[in-house]
Amino acid sequence: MTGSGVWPATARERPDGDVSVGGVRLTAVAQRFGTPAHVLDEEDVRRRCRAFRRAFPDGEVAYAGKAFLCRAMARWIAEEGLSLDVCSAGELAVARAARFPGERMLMHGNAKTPEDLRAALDHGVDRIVVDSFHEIARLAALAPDTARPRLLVRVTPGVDGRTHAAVTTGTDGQKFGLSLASGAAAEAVRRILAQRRLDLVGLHCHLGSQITDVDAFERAARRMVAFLARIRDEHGVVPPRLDLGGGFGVGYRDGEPGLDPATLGDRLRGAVREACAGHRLPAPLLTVEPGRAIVARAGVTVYRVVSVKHAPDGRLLVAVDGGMSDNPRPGLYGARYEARLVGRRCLGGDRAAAVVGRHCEAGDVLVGDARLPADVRPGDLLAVPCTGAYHHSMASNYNLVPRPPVLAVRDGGVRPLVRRETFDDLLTRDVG
Ligand SMILES: Cc1ncc(COP(=O)(O)O)c(C=O)c1O
Ligand SMILES: N[C@@H](CCCC[NH3+])C(=O)O
Repeated sequence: MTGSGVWPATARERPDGDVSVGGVRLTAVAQRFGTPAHVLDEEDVRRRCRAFRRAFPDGEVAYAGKAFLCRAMARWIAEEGLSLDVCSAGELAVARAARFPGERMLMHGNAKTPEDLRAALDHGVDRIVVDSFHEIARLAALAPDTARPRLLVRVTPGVDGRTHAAVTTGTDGQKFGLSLASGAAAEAVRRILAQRRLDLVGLHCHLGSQITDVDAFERAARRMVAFLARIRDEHGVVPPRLDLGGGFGVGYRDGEPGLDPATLGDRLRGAVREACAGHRLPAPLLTVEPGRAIVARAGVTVYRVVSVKHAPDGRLLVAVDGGMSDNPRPGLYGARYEARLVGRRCLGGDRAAAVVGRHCEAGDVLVGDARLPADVRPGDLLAVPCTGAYHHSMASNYNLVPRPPVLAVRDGGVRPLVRRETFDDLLTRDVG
């Protein structure tokens, strides 16, 4: 397990079949906090922050809070010297509650509401990434007399990152960004430069999520630099910032490819440097926005087995006490995971098994092709690794199941970051 790509950095297998993370046994977590539970390895998060900072030594690394955000996470990010990308007034409220510095924040969103924009302006968010002509007009109207909002234009560069269609955002015809090919991005630049109340500080692009093809990021970088050169030629100004977004893929199962931050940093910085030299442009201040690559592998979800059935094809159907409400990714993207027994040794051989959830849908399958001990039984604990990103942040209350807690582990201690929801939580919002 140590050194395996999908478990947190501090995960260790114990001789008795238990697994510890951050020096804390998962059986002890389950006993004290119940199941399902999301366990987050603080050390793993911090190490990945540092790896990204080393990979972009003269650039900015902005953690994408949509992957997972709570006050503690915002504090870790701040302490590690990263910036923060928020995409709603809600994420901004959490960042503010953690006293995350406004000058290291940027706001995204294809449909930021006036409330989102006002919150960003009121709270000194350093940059807003503009995603439509309407937003430019709205910001010009909202801008205070005292400070010009600093804007990036989100450009759709026409580069396909070859990932799942639902998270592909670098090509024309999807909802994000302003197209380079159609001239919409150039028109957005013109409109912002024509507004004395607004300050164009750079360009942004984001190809999508869970991308493992570095060439695609390099192609996008070259197109963005060429666009900076066109802006210079047309307007005589060079916006100083270039934000190449996030989307850096991770392996969810042992042996699957993921992007190494050092290689990514070398190649992206090299592509930008060469393209700038070719266009005789000064090097821009580079930003990248990793979300998943920072927090995915820090997370492990612990479930308890509720029942076991035998399918006609010989597979075990192992039902657990969570499911698509704490992990919607298999249903949404066909995402595939590993699962393992924790807390006792496997006595006989293993069997093909599907780990299925508790929800009222046949498609609620967490791991369709697991291998589990032939004697797996109710009461056993299963752990699913690589669940730190887009799990708790995308969790729902389907079937009115309360959302699980997020528990930070470090140096042998465990600390709740987000408590488990209760039936009272569900009932207090039901005001009819
Ligand atoms: C603008 C923007 N930046 C960064 C991210 C983070 O993506 P990931 O978690 O794949 O790194 C996203 C989500 O895809 C995004 O929309
Ligand atoms: N929710 C997606 C990623 C979306 C990225 C947000 N822009 C996933 O789990 O893969």
